[in-house]
Amino acid sequence: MTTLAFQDLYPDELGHCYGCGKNNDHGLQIKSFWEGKETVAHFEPRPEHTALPGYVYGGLIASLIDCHGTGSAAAAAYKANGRDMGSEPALRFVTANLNVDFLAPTPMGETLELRGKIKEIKEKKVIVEITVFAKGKACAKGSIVCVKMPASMMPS
Ligand SMILES: CCCCCCCCCCCCCCCC(=O)SCCNC(=O)CCNC(=O)[C@H](O)C(C)(C)COP(=O)(O)OP(=O)(O)OC[C@H]1O[C@@H](n2cnc3c(N)ncnc32)[C@H](O)[C@@H]1OP(=O)(O)O
Repeated sequence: MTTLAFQDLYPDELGHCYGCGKNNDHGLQIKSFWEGKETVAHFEPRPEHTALPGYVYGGLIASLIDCHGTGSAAAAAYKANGRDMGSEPALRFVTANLNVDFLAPTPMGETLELRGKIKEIKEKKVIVEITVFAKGKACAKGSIVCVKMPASMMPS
């Protein structure tokens, strides 16, 4: 049985996000999964994601943290409610706040691993902490405050 990524369960009309939209051919299409109590995603930066030669652009790292974070928040909210992800009514989260510490230069040519921990979960707000590893070394740490998506943001 294949396990679907959190983002594969987003409805088509919410699949256009640059970081995680399954329908965005030019996007990053990040895929997140549960691994025990943590969430995990992997991403291999492409040449256009370069900062200085040999090193990954920090904005890309922030984008990965952003979308792994909002996906983790939605998955955690479903889990806390004892529901299958994707079931109705939908639990959707957007980014309210994102903080990233760049701990060490992130080398190109490596698959990055993002590991998320759910730090706080409330009905309307989820806080996720994410560490980004390259070759087993922590290169960045992010904290993301995710808040339920306002109805006004839902595409009509
Ligand atoms: C399978 C099915 C799943 C479906 C899954 C669909 C996925 C669906 C998304 C797909 C796409 C992905 C998305 C990618 C991530 C973006 O890129 S999202 C785009 C960037 N984000 C935005 O555009 C959001 C713009 N901002 C807003 O709309 C509103 O300010 C917000 C964030 C919704 C907050 O609304 P608000 O009315 O101010 O919230 P409010 O009720 O006052 O606060 C709620 C809680 O959040 C806290 N809070 C609010 N703002 C902040 C802040 N800036 N800093 C810290 N804390 C804050 C409040 O303190 C409060 O905390 P508590 O008191 O409860 O502890």
